[in-house]
Amino acid sequence: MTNALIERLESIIVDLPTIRPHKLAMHTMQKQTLVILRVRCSDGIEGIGEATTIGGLAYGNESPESIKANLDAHFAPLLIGQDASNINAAMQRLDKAIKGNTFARSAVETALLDAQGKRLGLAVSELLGGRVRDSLEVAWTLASGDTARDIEEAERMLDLRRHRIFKLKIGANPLEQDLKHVVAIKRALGDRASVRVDVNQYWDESQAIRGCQVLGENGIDLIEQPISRINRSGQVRLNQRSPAPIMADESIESVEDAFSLAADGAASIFALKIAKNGGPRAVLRTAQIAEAAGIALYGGTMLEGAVGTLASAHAFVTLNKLTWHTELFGPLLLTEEIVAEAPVYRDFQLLVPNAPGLGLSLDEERLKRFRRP
Ligand SMILES: O=C(O)C[C@H]1C=CC(=O)O1
Ligand SMILES: [Mn+2]
Repeated sequence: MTNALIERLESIIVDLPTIRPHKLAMHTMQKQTLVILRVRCSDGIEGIGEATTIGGLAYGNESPESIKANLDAHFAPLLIGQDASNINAAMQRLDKAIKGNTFARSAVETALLDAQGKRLGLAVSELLGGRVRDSLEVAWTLASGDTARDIEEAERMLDLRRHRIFKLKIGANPLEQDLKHVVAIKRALGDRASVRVDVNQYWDESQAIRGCQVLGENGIDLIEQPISRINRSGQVRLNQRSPAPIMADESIESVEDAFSLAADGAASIFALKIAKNGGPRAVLRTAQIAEAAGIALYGGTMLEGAVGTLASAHAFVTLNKLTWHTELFGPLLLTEEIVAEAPVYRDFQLLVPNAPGLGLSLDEERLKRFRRP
């Protein structure tokens, strides 16, 4: 058999409307911007990947525009002509020449896995060693910015049997106002839902001491990234002190970060994100570090569209335990899709396709309509 070679990479920026503004502490999303990567191979197979962040450079070190520029100028020349079937060799070649850039790296790893899956007739989850479940429970983020509206939205999600785990985005408002907002939502939903918060690093340690105490006493199940990723000793102290478990999100920008957080005892839960680790295989290395350290797992998102969401899902269905479930709802925040098969959500779960590769294909018409020229 002659090996399939990587022939061409095409990165495409796509702007998609959202169902409503999505308010995070650092940015209010009025739309979502995806970077879609197409990797053409000499056997005619195309792999698809996605690198998506939130709010330009408001969230992470890579923006859609920088991801595209770096894929085009630095990743593509290293990959063209390489064996498309040897994902280890291709990714190690990138490791040698490129530092960081985990979002762009994740798009490449995803596209190579998708292509290889299509080539071998196997789902990406099978290439990753085999799935142990076919679906994943999915949380929803309440982030309209208004307490009554958030409660209505949660009630609707419960009625539809779409979500029964809710993550509230806080941190931008004064502490007492945010605490009131969260406690009101938890009171309204009671035991019908798990309520969690994501502070996106917006508290200092003094605020976090009070915030974690009040939220823990009021039935909030999990507190995500309460303080800055830079304040490691503060994270360790909070992790020991908070009555509700602390989850690391922004603190993890690489597999190595995950190891050092685990070694320091800085969180009892890790948010797994393919974009922050460098792909579906890379995120499983972070999961293994967590498992070895007794740290619980949560399947996180950068609010990717269908491609990135299913790439994450294929990795997460291979895990032994996903104690805190997932937040793979990105496609549900978008009013438009660029894939032919929209991901299926049913009975609080995302169903993970078992078709070759990621299990989806691009809708060329829609891609044409929403891509930047
Ligand atoms: O977790 C984040 O910080 C980013 C993201 C994930 C869900 C959501 O609403 O925002
Ligand atoms: Mn987060």
